Amino acid sequence: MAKRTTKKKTKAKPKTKRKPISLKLSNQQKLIVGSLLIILGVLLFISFVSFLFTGKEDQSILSEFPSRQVEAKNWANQFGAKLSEWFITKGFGLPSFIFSGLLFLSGVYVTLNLKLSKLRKHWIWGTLIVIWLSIFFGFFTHKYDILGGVIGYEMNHFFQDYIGKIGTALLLAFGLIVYLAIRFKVTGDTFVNLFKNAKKDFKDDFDSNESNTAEDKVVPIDNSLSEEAESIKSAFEIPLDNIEPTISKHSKIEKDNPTELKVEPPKEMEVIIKEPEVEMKIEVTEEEKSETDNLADKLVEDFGQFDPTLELSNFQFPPLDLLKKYDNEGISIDQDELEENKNRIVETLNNYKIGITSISATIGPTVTLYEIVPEAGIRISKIKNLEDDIALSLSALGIRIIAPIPGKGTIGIEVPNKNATIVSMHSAIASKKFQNSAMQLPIALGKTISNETLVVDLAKMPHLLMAGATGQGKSVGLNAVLTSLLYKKHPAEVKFVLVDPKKVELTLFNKIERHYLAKLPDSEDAIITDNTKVINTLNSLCIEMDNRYDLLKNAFCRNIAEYNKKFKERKLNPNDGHQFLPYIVLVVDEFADLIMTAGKEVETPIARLAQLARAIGIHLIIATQRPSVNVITGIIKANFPARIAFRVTSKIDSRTILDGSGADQLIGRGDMLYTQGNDLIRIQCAFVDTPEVERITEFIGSQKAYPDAYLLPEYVGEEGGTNLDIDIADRDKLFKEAAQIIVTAQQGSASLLQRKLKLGYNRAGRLIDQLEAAGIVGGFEGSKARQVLVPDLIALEQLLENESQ
Ligand SMILES: Nc1ncnc2c1ncn2[C@@H]1O[C@H](COP(=O)(O)OP(=O)(O)OP(=O)(O)O)[C@@H](O)[C@H]1O
Repeated sequence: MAKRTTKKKTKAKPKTKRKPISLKLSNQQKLIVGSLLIILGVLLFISFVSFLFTGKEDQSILSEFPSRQVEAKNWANQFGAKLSEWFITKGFGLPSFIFSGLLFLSGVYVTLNLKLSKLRKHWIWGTLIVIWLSIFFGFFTHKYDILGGVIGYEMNHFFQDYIGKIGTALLLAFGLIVYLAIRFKVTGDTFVNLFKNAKKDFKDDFDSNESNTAEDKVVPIDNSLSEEAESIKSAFEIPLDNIEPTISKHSKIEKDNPTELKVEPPKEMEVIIKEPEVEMKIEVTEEEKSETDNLADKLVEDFGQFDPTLELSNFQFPPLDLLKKYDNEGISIDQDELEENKNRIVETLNNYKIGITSISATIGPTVTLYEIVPEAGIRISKIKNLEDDIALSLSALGIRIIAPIPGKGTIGIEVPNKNATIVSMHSAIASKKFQNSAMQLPIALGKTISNETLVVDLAKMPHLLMAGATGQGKSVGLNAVLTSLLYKKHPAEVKFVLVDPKKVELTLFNKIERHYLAKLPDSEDAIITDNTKVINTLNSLCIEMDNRYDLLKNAFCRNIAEYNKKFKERKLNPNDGHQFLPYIVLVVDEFADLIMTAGKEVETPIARLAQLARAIGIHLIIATQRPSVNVITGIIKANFPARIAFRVTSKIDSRTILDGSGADQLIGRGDMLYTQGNDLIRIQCAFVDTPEVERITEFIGSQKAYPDAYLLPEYVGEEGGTNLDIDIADRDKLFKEAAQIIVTAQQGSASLLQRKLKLGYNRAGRLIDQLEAAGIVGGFEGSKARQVLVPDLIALEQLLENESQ
C-alpha cells in the first residue's frame, strides 16, 4: 500500500508522442546549405562575367580539362571556364546569368527560412524566362554565339523549319503575352487604360499649355449645375401638386372604415437619394502576421493540418445494420382510439362545466397529445386540478396535463397510446438530424411527441443528470447516449470514463478500452467498479482539468474547440506540452451508491468538475435510481441544468429531479422528460438492447487500437496506510467525534464511521488508525472489528484531556 503521509498531487507528464521521421533540416543545417548555395551563385556569376572577357582565350585549353597543369584565364579558373562553356556557349547563352541569380536567391531562402513554395515559383518562372530569352536572342543570330547559346540557336531553327520566321516571331510574342498575363495579371483593359491615360495626359498637357499662354483670359464662372448635381436636386424636389390628392384619398378611407388603419406612404413622396458616383478607393492593408502564424502557415502548407485521427486512420465507424429494426416502429393511427379519447375528455370537462372551443391531437410514439382551447373565462388551474378525474375517466395511467403549453396558448393533455411503438436506436441514428448534425458531442435521445428525432449536444448541456426508478429505462438511456457518440466520434476525439458500481451494466464497453476508454495509469480495468478507485479517478480528472486549463491559458484560448482548432492549424508547439485534447465524458451509473459510501469525498470533486470542466471538454453524465435530496444535493443540482427523468414513484422524487411534478406520471419503458433548464419535453427514449451494444463494441474492438487506454494523470491519494499518526496536531478534524461514536457503540470499525459521519472509506480508515495510535481502539484483527479499549465517554474525555496536557 502506498505510504500515507501528506496529500500529494502529481501532474501528468505530457505524453511523448513518437515523432514521424522528417527530412526537415535543422536551423544550423539550413545555414550551411544556404550559404553553400549563395557561394555557388556568386561563383557562377563571377565565372560568367569573366567568361565574357576571357572566354575566347580559354577556348583552346577547354579540351585539356581537368588537368592540373593547365591554367585558365577565367577568374574562377578551370571550374569557371568549364561551367561558363556549358551554360553560356553550349547552353542558353547570356540568359544563363539568371541561373546564378536563382542559386543565390535559393541560398537566401534556405538560410532565412523563408517560404519554399515561393522559391519554387521563382525557379519555374526563371527557367521559362531563360528559355524564352535564349530563343529570342537565337532569333537574331545566325551562328552559334553567346547571345542565345546552342539551345537558343537550335530551337530557333527547329521552330523556323516548321512555322517559319514570322511564325516563330509570333510564337515568341505569344509567349511574352502569356507571361505578362499570368505573372503581372495584365488584361485587355490594362492596354485600354494605358492608351486612355496617355491620351488624357497629352490633352492635359495641351490644355495647360494653352491656358498658360493666355494668362489675361478671364475664366467664366459656370452657374449651371453639372448634370449629376441636377439629377440629385430634382430627386429631392417633391412635386407639391401631387401631395394634395393623396391626402384627400386617405381621409376618405378613414371616414369609410374607422377601424381599418392602413398606412401606405404615397408613392409620390418617395425620395430617392442618388449618391454621386465617386470612385472610392479602399486600401486594404493586410494585418501583419506574427512569426508563429507564419511558421504555422508554412507547416500547414508543407504537411497539411494536424490530423488527430491519423494514428487510427483506418478506423471504421460501426455500420447502421448492427442496430436492430423493429416491425412496430411506424406510428399507426387508431381512429377509434382517438375518437374515444377525445369524446371522453370533452365529456369529463363538460361534467365540470368546462366548455372547449377546439381540440386537436398529435400522435407520438407512446403518447398522444390532445390540445384543447377552453372557452373564454375558464380558469386554467381548474383544468389542472382535474388531472386525476380525467385519468379515471380514460382509465389510463400516465396522463399529464400541461396547462398552458408554453408559447402556444392551449392546454395539453397527454394520453398514453394503447399500443406504444418502439423508437429504435437504428431510426434515431439514421435520422438526417443526427447524421447531418455538426454538434460537438451529438446525442440522439429519442423521439418527441411530434415524432421528430431529438438530437442534443452534450457539450452544450454541459452535464447531464439522469434519474428514474429501477427498471424504467436508465441503463438503456445511458447506452443510447454512448452509442450515439460511438457512431459519430472517432476514438481520437472522445474518451469515456465509466463508473459502474453495479458491475454489470457497462461491462460490455470493456472491449473498446484501447479505443475509447480512459483510465488511471496503474489500474488494470478501465471500467471502475470499486468506490475507492472512483475517488482517485475523480481527483485525477480534476488534475486533468487543471492541466487543460493551463494549456488553454498558454494558448490564449477560451475553450477546447478553439484550442483544438489552433492545434490542428499547427499554431501550438507540441514541444511546449500542447497536444490534441479529446473530449472526456464521465459516466456514473449509480450515483446514489457512490454518495452513500463515499459522501463528501465524491461530491466535492464532482461539484468542482461540474462547475469548471465545461470549457475544457470534460462532461459528466450521472444516473441515479434514488433521486432523493441527499443524493442529488443542491450543489449538484445547481451545476446540472440538463436533466432526464424516467418514471419515478413519487411526486417528491419528480420534484427533486425536475423541480416540478411530471416524472411520476410517466409510463415507464423509456418514456421520459427532458429539460435543458427551461421547458420540459416528453420523449420516448431510443431503445438499444444489450446484443446491439455487444455487436457495436465487438465491431470497434476488433479493429486496430491504441497501445493503451487514454491515461489520466496519476493521483496519489490519501490512502489508508498502516503507519500510525502519532502527532496529535495532524489528527483529523473529526477525530473526537469519531472517538465518541466508536466508544458509544463499543465497536471499532471503519464502516461504522463511514455510515455515521458520511465519510469515504479512506478517511474512515485513517481515523481508525489515529484512534489506534491514541490507544482508543486495538490493533488490526483481520475481518473482525477492532477491540475498543476505552469503556465509556467519561474515560474517553479523561484520556483526551491527559493527552493535551
Ligand atoms: N426506450 C425504451 N423502449 C422500450 N423499452 C424500454 C426502453 N427502455 C427500457 N425499456 C424496457 O425496460 C427494461 C428496463 O430498462 P433498463 O434496464 O434500462 O432499466 P433501468 O432503469 O436501468 O433499471 P435498473 O436501475 O434496475 O438498472 C428494458 O429491459 C426494456 O425492456
